[in-house]
Amino acid sequence: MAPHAQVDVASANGNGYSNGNSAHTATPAVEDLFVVNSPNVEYTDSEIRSKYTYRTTLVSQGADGKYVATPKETVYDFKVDRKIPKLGVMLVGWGGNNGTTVTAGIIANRRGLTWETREGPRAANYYGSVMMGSTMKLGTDAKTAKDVNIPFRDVLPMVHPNDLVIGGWDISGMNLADAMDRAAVLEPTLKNQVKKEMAAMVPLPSIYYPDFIAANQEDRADNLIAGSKACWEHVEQIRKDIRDFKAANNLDKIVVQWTANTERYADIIEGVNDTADNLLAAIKSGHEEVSPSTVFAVACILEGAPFINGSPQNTFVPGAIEFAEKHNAFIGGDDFKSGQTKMKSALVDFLISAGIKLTSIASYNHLGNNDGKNLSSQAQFRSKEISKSNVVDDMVEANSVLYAPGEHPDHTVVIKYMPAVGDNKRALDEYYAEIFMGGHQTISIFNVCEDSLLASPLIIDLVLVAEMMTRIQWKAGGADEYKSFHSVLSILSYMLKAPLTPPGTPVINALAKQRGALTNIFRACVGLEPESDMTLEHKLF
Ligand SMILES: NC(=O)c1ccc[n+]([C@@H]2O[C@H](COP(=O)([O-])OP(=O)(O)OC[C@H]3O[C@@H](n4cnc5c(N)ncnc54)[C@H](O)[C@@H]3O)[C@@H](O)[C@H]2O)c1
Ligand SMILES: O=P([O-])([O-])O[C@@H]1[C@@H](O)[C@H](O)[C@@H](O)[C@H](O)[C@@H]1O
Repeated sequence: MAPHAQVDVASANGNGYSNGNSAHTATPAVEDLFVVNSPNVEYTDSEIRSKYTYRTTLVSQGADGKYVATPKETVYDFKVDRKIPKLGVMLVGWGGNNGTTVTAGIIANRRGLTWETREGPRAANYYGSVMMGSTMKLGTDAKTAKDVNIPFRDVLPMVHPNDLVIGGWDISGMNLADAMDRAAVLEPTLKNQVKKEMAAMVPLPSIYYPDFIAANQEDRADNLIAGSKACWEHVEQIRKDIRDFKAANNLDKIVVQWTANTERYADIIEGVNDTADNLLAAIKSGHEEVSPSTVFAVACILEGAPFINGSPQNTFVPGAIEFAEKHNAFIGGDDFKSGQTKMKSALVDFLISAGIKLTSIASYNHLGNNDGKNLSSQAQFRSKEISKSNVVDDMVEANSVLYAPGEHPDHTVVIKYMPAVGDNKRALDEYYAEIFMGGHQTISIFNVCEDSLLASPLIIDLVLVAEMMTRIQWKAGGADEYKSFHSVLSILSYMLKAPLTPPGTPVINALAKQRGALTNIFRACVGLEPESDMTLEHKLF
């Protein structure tokens, strides 16, 4: 892989600007690694165009109750813009544990840093990122029939995280070097190497509506835009911040992510946030039920910057989703799926699809970071409890052999704030299941999830995939015009606990299905069939 341009992570004078002293080298074009040899795929200098036959099975039920399964084929035309943009990412909550950690991590990778630890030297990496740390099967070797696997990020022309220009907002005005110390996530031997760059980064002032986050966060709030409830001036200020950051860094695009504190849920109120028009009116009238994260969402939609919610609150009230649809703007969420829940979504899928009747899940965790401090407040915990609890629903409902309609395992989620453990969250889980002939299986797991080191690669993946989706268009049925995917980017669900999906569409939490969707949509964009594990070539000979 060709080395990447050293694009300085934004060194800020309060506005996240980079010193812009590096040229931007595009990632090697995708055909440098592979080219698809098919009459259905065309490469031009600017685009990859593919014709893809999507095969599904439609099921109907006859009067006799018997299912009738009818194969269905839909031919799609996909178009991928191959120009890799100079991409900025603006984090809301930039001065937090995740914000400082992901920023330091990108600097360390860009500079190829190594640092000493008690266990010996460590080198910068992107472990935990699906795009940067995992592979997908391209196909099988024509001669040996062995699988050929390629880095996930090479299937489409994606931005490289080393090239990201980072900025953002925080209600705390602490520079990122001091905030990195406050976060207590990274080794001093690493921090010392990035401290100078990060000391020059100061988050932009942000909006702060005290009622939406825990009162114990008030002592951080010293970097504020005036006003303690929603107003249109806040929308316009955030829009200006985005435009200024884009211009100052000569960016082609920006993606915005919420990695600020978990907010309480906003009440869904008819006439306030139930429609796009009502939401805009509510902001203009200063309605107290409009949260800071929803104000950021509206500003990003108006600026055409994809907005992703890494926290569990219901940022995307119905009015916000409708507003995004009206503007063909991308939104995604909710709540990074970093440790305990990611493991749960895989383990539950394994147990239930193995025909084992899971009857009880007890998920306890304690952590000592500021996120945990905020979550020690009931209203904010409730937001997280919802996102951590719903993750098994689809898998349970899909198995009518084990579960009667409406039947589901007992499931409890507990989060306790224990300052001593800092960011090194402890997740203790017990899975209890019925097995053959009245037996039981008990799985007990103790899982130390270093929260920010697990969440930071997800922040990167969410940025890379959201940006990639802005360069993919489709048409079908002989339509003349190409169009973008639906505004709600459900393709991001692998990275999120409570996947936001287009209204009326199903929520999939099974981790393998989520990864399969991401993999196979990207494969379809270069005319490749979905990954199949049938390996008939190894069975039929
Ligand atoms: N593994 C993980 O770390 C993980 C996983 C899933 C979700 N999350 C969510 O990600 C978010 C960030 O996690 P963290 O550990 O970095 O938390 P953190 O408390 O360290 O950082 C949050 C930052 O947001 C800032 N902030 C609060 N309100 C703001 C506003 N209105 N505008 C701008 N900044 C604001 C705070 O000052 C703080 O610096 C939390 O909501 C958390 O629940 C984290
Ligand atoms: O992603 P995950 O490890 O299941 O969930 C985590 C919770 O267990 C933790 O209490 C919270 O602080 C993090 O924000 C994150 O949401």
